[in-house]
Amino acid sequence: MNAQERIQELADRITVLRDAYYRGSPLVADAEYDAVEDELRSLIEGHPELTPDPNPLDQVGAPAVLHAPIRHSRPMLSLEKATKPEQVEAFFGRFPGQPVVVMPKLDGLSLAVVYENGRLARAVTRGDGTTGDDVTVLVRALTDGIPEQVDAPGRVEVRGEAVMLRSTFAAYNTAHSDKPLINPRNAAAGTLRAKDPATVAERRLRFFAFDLYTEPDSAETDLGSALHSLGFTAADMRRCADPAAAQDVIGEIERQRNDLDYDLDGAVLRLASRDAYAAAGTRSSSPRGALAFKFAAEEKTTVLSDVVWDVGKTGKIAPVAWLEPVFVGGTTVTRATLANQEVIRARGIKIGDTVLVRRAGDVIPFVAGVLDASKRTGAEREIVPPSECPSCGQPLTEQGNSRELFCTNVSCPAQTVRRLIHWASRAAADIDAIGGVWIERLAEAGILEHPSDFYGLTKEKLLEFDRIGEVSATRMIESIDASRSVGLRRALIGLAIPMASEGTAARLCRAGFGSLEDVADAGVDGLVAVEDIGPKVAASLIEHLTRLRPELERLREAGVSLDVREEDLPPVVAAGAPLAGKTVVVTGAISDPRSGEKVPRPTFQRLCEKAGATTATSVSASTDLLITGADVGASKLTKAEKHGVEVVDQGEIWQQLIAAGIV
Ligand SMILES: NC(=O)c1ccc[n+]([C@@H]2O[C@H](COP(=O)([O-])OP(=O)(O)OC[C@H]3O[C@@H](n4cnc5c(N)ncnc54)[C@H](O)[C@@H]3O)[C@@H](O)[C@H]2O)c1
Ligand SMILES: [Zn+2]
Repeated sequence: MNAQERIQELADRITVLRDAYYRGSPLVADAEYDAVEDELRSLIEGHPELTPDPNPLDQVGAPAVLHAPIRHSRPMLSLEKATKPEQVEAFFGRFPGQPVVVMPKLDGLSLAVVYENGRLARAVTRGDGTTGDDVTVLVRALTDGIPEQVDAPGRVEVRGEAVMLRSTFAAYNTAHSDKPLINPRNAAAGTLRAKDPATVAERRLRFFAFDLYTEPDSAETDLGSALHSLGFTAADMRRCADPAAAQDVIGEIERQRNDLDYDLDGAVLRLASRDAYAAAGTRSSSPRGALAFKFAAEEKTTVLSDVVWDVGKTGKIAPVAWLEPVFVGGTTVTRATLANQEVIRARGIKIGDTVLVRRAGDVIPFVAGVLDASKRTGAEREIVPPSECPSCGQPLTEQGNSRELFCTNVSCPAQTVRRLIHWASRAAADIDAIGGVWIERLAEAGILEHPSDFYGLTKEKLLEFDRIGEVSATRMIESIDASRSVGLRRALIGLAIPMASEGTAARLCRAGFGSLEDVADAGVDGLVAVEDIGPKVAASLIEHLTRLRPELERLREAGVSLDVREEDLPPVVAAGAPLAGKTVVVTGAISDPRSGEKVPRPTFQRLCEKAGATTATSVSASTDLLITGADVGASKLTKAEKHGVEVVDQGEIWQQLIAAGIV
């Protein structure tokens, strides 16, 4: 195929993909769509004479099916994209001396909100950039962050992104597991296409402003301050003097990406002054005064090649998707979770389908849904849940609304191995010298069945195995020995009792239980008396600890401590405690000023508690102090400012801790 044909093919493909996407049923993941645009862009660069007419790259959005079309006062454009630091440098180079702000690029849909003489007149979607859809009724009913009135004369147009918060998205999907939304962005767009707000009432959106036009011109030229004084929540904008500073902020936004309550797909650089931005003007489809730096994709499509049912440590049998390898969220993914049979049914997934895989941060990759079921060839296969345990062959039971499958056979081999691996894991006994593969082999050989069996292993026994040598046998035994001091909290985690979380174990220690046997003896009533432990968790604990009684005895006989450890007790508040009565939030990287060594955040929080503080994880009106370490994210600081929370550097707190003899 020659360049001209390829260009035409790509241009046609873009038109088709955009059309489907803006109708709410994308055919491919964004990253794949972007790749098509990139190929076309570089072909046209090499052969400007072959530029197609019309050129889809000069167009914005798609000529949407408009219900109530409204012409924009000025076009709503796309953004020029960048992925390399050189492009950021070039942007600064174009505007010498001009201050630039860097802000998150929110992944929702853009809206123009127009006020006339102080009153909200209408809200309009981007549409094809020239003409959008009037969505005022839906926006009024469903979107937070758009005031009904602003204190400004004449005509005020605020542009920004309407997003569905991740928390709203997750809550919606939990409540509607039969008809889940595929991702927050699609959900936001779909919400504003609804015919009647009442049908989508649980799908609340949130508006973040990033652009402003006023007639007559307002005196405030700084974009962030101007939006703020009108009563809008603006995207978090940070001023950067040079490309290096901008690159730092971009990096910081990317690192924070998974801690935020909204999806973002990049960072936007933009001239801070409204006048300078307006003076810079526009290209065919993007403003010159802004640049979008795109992050790696968190969603891609791939083929679901098989589904394997995996037996977990509590006997839960979960479907695992086997995927054709795909690079997403920074790594190559070959496996993803499909949760349970209800999720499979609700998302209508079959083996052989092209599926959308999502991997955000440390979250286990999951299959969000099928893209374009119309492309099926007929060779796809239904995903059939097993009727018996794939490991032990025993019949399964179904539990709960999502119809999770369980093998209840306590001597199921797969469960046994999973439980042993869990006992040896870092959060529990931390037997780090024996990996999962060896645990499986030792279990197969019949010498490991219960956690207590680890403590009967000897070097001689391990040396009988072909590939275990003197050095590794010694390390394994040492690692087992060290794990004898596991203690109440981590032993309870290691026993993998259904419904008992790591938090449950921590709470039991703080409530004054001295040993695992004490917990077992407390009865359901004794356990529900503990804060945040409900009757179901209590019943599960009692049931399983009663069953495990002989195992607890074996562990004790092997010299394993099941008693509470000092570090898990409620802290003893030192006399003259410097932080007495204060609620503190710790953020950023903490290090001991005396040694310069990094200190894990939980360890530092514990020190603060010993100094009399109560620790919390997020800043709110009830926070007294925000203690900052290195590399602090802007969002926590902004929040602290908003709530009038005092911000102190870790150095000051370390001094107080040292003075009070706490460290
Ligand atoms: N999957 C598909 O088939 C398909 C098809 C077409 C488009 N798409 C996706 O849709 C998007 C295309 O839209 P685009 O070309 O307008 O580019 P874009 O969405 O990447 O960039 C422009 C948009 O960024 C948004 N934005 C968010 N935060 C902003 C901020 N702080 N300042 C300014 N703008 C901000 C605005 O809504 C603006 O319209 C891409 O992500 C593309 O992958 C996907
Ligand atoms: Zn089984």
